[in-house]
Amino acid sequence: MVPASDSEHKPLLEAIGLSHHYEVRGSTVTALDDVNLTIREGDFVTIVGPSGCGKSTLASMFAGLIKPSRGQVLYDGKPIDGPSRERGMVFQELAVLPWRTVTDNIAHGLQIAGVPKAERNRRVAELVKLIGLEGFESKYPRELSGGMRQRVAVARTWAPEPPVILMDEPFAAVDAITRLTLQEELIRLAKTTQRTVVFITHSVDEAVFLGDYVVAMTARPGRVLEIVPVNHPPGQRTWEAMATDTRLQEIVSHVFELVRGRAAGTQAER
Ligand SMILES: Nc1ncnc2c1ncn2[C@@H]1O[C@H](COP(=O)(O)OP(=O)(O)OP(=O)(O)O)[C@@H](O)[C@H]1O
Repeated sequence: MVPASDSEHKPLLEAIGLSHHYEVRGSTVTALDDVNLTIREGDFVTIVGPSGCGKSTLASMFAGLIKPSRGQVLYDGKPIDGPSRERGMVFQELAVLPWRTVTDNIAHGLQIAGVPKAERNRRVAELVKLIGLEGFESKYPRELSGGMRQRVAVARTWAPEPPVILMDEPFAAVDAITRLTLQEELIRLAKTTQRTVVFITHSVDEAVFLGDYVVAMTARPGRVLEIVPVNHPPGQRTWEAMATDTRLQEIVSHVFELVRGRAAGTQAER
């Protein structure tokens, strides 16, 4: 099995010999083929690969939304057999309730979980501050920019404090400048709250900027090609560092070559 990190922390998510096939109008599409991966508690792991390599399929399996055709997917050593509050998911498409204010959107999962009002208010206020939405608490999603709405979606998933947060290209639809701000906020949020984050992206820059470890995948059928440690302190992750730090730039080039090289080879074989 390939561990994403070499830390002492316990494995939280594990994919063991994971394969997945979709049946489409009588033909079989192999999305994932023999994926082995261990994600440890507290890691921020980014998964990058060419379009269609099965990244969303893998995230959906960790979320318990799809069952593997072959192999196993474990949470805390036990097979995942469906969605759970232990694993929250943020999707690319906006997941906010238009008829609820910012505060009520963030509090929604807490209400469902029966968290008492005082505790709910405390957690919502803390998150509003962490994601920079102070002053917008009583606004409705239609009164917010796209970036703000996506912040609300992130905070909604974060609020019930799931140990694992799965994020499937959550910033793909926002403009480049807003994306930078959201990425910086996400790093802060993840480290402040000490969550385990699995972040899917097809952007190599984003994967290296955010991840403690970058999982590079081959083109479809997706396999783990290499796990690249970034080893850059979260407090020093800024876009200035990305632009000037030669070691980070070398990592970006390496991951880019991995993803592109394999992608080109596999495309040619098809
Ligand atoms: N529900 C489905 N039915 C049939 N085929 C599917 C289904 N979902 C995904 N696929 C196929 O499985 C492969 C992997 O899809 P998946 O969405 O997991 O990849 P991805 O790496 O997340 O892609 P992208 O980066 O473009 O979002 C693709 O070829 C896709 O067309």
